[in-house]
Amino acid sequence: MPDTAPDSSSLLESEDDGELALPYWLTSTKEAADTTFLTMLRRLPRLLRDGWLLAWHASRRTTMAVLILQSAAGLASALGLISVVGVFDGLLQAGPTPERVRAAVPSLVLLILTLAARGLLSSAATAAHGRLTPLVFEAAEMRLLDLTTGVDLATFDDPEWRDAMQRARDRGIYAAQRIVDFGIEVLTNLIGLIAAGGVLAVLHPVLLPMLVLAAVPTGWAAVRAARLGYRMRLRLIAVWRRQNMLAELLAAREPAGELRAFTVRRFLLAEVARLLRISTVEEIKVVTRSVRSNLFGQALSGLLTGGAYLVLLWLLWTGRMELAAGGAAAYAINIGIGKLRELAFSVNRVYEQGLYFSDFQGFCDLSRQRAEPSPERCAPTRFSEITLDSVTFSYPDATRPAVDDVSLTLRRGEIIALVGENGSGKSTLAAVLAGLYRPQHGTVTWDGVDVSRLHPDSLRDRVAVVMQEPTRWPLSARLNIAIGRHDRPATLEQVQESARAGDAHSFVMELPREYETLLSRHFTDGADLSGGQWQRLAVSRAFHRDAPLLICDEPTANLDARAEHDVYQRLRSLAAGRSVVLITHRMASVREADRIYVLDHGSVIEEGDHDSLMAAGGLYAQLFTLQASAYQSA
Ligand SMILES: Nc1ncnc2c1ncn2[C@@H]1O[C@H](COP(=O)(O)OP(=O)(O)OP(=O)(O)O)[C@@H](O)[C@H]1O
Repeated sequence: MPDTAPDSSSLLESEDDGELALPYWLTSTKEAADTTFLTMLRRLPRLLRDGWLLAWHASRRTTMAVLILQSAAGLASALGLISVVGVFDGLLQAGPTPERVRAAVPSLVLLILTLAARGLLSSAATAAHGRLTPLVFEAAEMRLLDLTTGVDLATFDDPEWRDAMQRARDRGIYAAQRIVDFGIEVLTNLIGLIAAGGVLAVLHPVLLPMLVLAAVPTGWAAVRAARLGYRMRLRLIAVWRRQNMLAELLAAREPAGELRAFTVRRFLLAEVARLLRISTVEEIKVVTRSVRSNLFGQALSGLLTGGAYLVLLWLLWTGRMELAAGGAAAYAINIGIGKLRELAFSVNRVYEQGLYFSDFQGFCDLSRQRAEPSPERCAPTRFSEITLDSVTFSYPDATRPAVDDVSLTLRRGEIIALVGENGSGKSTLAAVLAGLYRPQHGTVTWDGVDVSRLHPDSLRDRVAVVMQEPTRWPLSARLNIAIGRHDRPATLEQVQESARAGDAHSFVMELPREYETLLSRHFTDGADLSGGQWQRLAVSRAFHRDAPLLICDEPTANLDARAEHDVYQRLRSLAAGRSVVLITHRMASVREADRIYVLDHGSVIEEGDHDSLMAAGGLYAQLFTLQASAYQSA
């Protein structure tokens, strides 16, 4: 049957209402987009300062070089302008022509020298600027990644923070880099403008306000265009995210099979096309409005520039200004208007990038607030007992706790099992035990010490986790295991030993380059593994970590029966002297656990060993009997 192309509206468009409306958490950003021209001017010094601080942090030497060279180049142009005035002055004074030319020569020589100096300084400044730009990008990217990985795990479940991260990543880093670039432009144009303005003010004070007036409409139009663009991006961010996610899924290897099996290709293509259309229509609308305001601004600026020249003519006509000064003033007006316009554009660019840069800064501030506390004290190398006392943990925005008032104890060398139906809170409880989530109520103690008083890294150093969906690192098979203890160099023999423990050795040896095979199809020579093989690799990684607490969150979900049996045999031998927390839906695997905790809606509803729980005839006995009878009847 061919792919059918049903109207995607049937399933997906129900979410459309208000697709372009701003979500509530974007209101602060909306405020930024609503700022007026004056507010923008007020914000400018802070934006420039923060941009320069980032550059300073990236490289002091290069920042200093850019600042000094740009200022010197700007001063050279200012000197050039003043020397042009001198040339006019000389040429237009009364007297015979040779006299006048002679009078103009010193200023002409100065003009040539300043032009040469400006050329040299500008080239040097461009070179320094070229060095600074990638350095700022590097510093901004590293700052973002450092803060992103430094927040506590629960923050990743907070949609507000995730969206802030997306905005910071999407344009914030780029904006951080650009704000420095445009800051340099502002500096250069400002120096040029001060020179032109200074000359004009000396020639006749009335010319200066005329000059400023002429540039205002262009500046206004540029700011308006920036605001329109920013607000559009703000409105479209949710649409873009959905479109990107779908586009990535359509182009990725993993869902390619399911995409075809369910013949959803055309259905999803229609949804991507619908989202693209929304953003295209919006973008065209905004471009039209921006062009209209630009046209208006340019026309008005043109009129006001004409007005400035008329004032100049009037000054000459009424004898309020000498002819020589008039020539110089006309030249200075021309230069000044150009500089003012460029300044308006560069200020506007700073403002425009400033809007995105504030996303970057906002995310950095937010992440600093959410950074994990890091007390000095280290966790004990080998603990005797971990205790959870009335622990409650809720995910951000969740209406009910995922772990609700749970108390349990885990001693060294014990295997405890967490069982329960989907969503009962097993993985969350295991993550609390591993110190990955900090409970809102109750305490987790290691040998009587509250974990909130221990350095989180030292705690995690004592824990090895096999996640439900282990990370498929795009590294070699060897590194995929050795990364479990990346801080301790491991020989190939040691890695192989861990691989044998996790039952991964035999299939790794069958890979094209054995342990050196890159495990990612995205690279040439890369290989991919099956779900079960990845899981065995994850078990090997956990064995390699060699930690006193091993948490296995459904380590055998993708394993075949023989591999599962082998892994549990090894787990038991490994448990000697270590503690194991086992989460599984395969009831047969938990029979031999020292204690079994049965969870329901985040609470422990039963606890004990297999025999006592079976005798109690509760949920555990029901689940166990159900599975056992399924096997018997199979
Ligand atoms: N990252 C998250 N953000 C918000 N809620 C979450 C998150 N992870 C889990 N939950 C919710 O917390 C509850 C407990 O989930 P948890 O994954 O701990 O259950 P589980 O018993 O391990 O489930 P399963 O057997 O399906 O793996 C569920 O209601 C789930 O929807």
